[in-house]
Amino acid sequence: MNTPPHVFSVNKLWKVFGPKADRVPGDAELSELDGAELRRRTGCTAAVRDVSFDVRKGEVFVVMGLSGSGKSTLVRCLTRLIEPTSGGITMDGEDVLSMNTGRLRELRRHRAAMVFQHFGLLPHRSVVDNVAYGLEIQGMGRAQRRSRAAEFIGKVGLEGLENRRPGQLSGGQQQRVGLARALAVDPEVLLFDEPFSALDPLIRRDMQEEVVRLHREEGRTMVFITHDLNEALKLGDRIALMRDGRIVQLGTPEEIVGSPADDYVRDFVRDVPREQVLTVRAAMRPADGEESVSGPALAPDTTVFEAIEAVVRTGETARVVDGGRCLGVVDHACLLGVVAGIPAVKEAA
Ligand SMILES: Nc1ncnc2c1ncn2[C@@H]1O[C@H](COP(=O)(O)OP(=O)(O)OP(=O)(O)O)[C@@H](O)[C@H]1O
Repeated sequence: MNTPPHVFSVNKLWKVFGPKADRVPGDAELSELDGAELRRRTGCTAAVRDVSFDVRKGEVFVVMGLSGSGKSTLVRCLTRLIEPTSGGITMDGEDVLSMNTGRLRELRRHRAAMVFQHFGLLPHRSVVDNVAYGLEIQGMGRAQRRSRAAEFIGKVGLEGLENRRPGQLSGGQQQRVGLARALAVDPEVLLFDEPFSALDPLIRRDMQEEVVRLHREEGRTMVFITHDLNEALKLGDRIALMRDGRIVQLGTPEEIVGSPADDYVRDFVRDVPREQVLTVRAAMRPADGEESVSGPALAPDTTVFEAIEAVVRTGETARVVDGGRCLGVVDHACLLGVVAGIPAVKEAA
């Protein structure tokens, strides 16, 4: 399978706050200091340290980490809401750091729209005018932008509330307005900065499902910041896990939970129900003789949780089948091994 093209490419990016920040990235000694020592020696904070990654077209790319790990700074650097200290950023191959003010404005208005935690709605405007706001600043006429806004209000499930003011809406509804406003400008990428962290758990779950649905329907590229591991695992095609300004691991939810890069990541994912994240591809063992021709067939991306059901129901070893080929099998022992955190035998095809 070909890797889809990159929307953003980030190369050795640094953002240092503080006096004479520029000298930190290039200085072999200063750039190696930990946060506290760097602050003591220079008064500077390195919010993003030597970070490189690509965001692929059509994926949900999650930036996850604890408070202060550098998530917001990193994502704000993508559209230069924060100016990076050093490194490179391209969007669709175009150098973001050399864009002039006009080009940058266009980038933020048309190509990469941001959805903020605190919604950023205009309190004196109705829902429809809030949703149309991005189109207004693009210069679209009133009738056209209102009809387009109505379309997106429908898309996020707010029909009937068009004429309310934001103050007359619940937090979840306000967040939907923010989402509709970002979608209405039809950006290539949506950037979400912890958009749901102020919402109560049930509404939060609704909104997460909304994002999954919109992503499934539209295939739009999304960059999503969160400090919530479950949210990251639910939404992310790939997750960049940040710690002290660095990316400590970048991978699929399955890679992060199944093969943590270090003790920090292992500790981070310790309480994740592994059977709901890991797939039979990670659990299978090589088929033994007749096993490859009988028993229930499962696709390689079936979760272990689902496979347990199939194996218990039929009482048979299940086959992992892709395009008619048996890649391996999973039995009680393999599946329980995942739940218990014991690695599978790796020789399966
Ligand atoms: N304008 C600033 N001046 C100085 N330091 C800053 C500035 N903005 C952020 N920082 C520092 O940079 C580091 C990373 O901050 P950032 O807001 O990017 O983290 P975060 O992971 O998004 O945190 P949170 O989840 O709490 O929003 C923190 O140590 C923070 O104190």
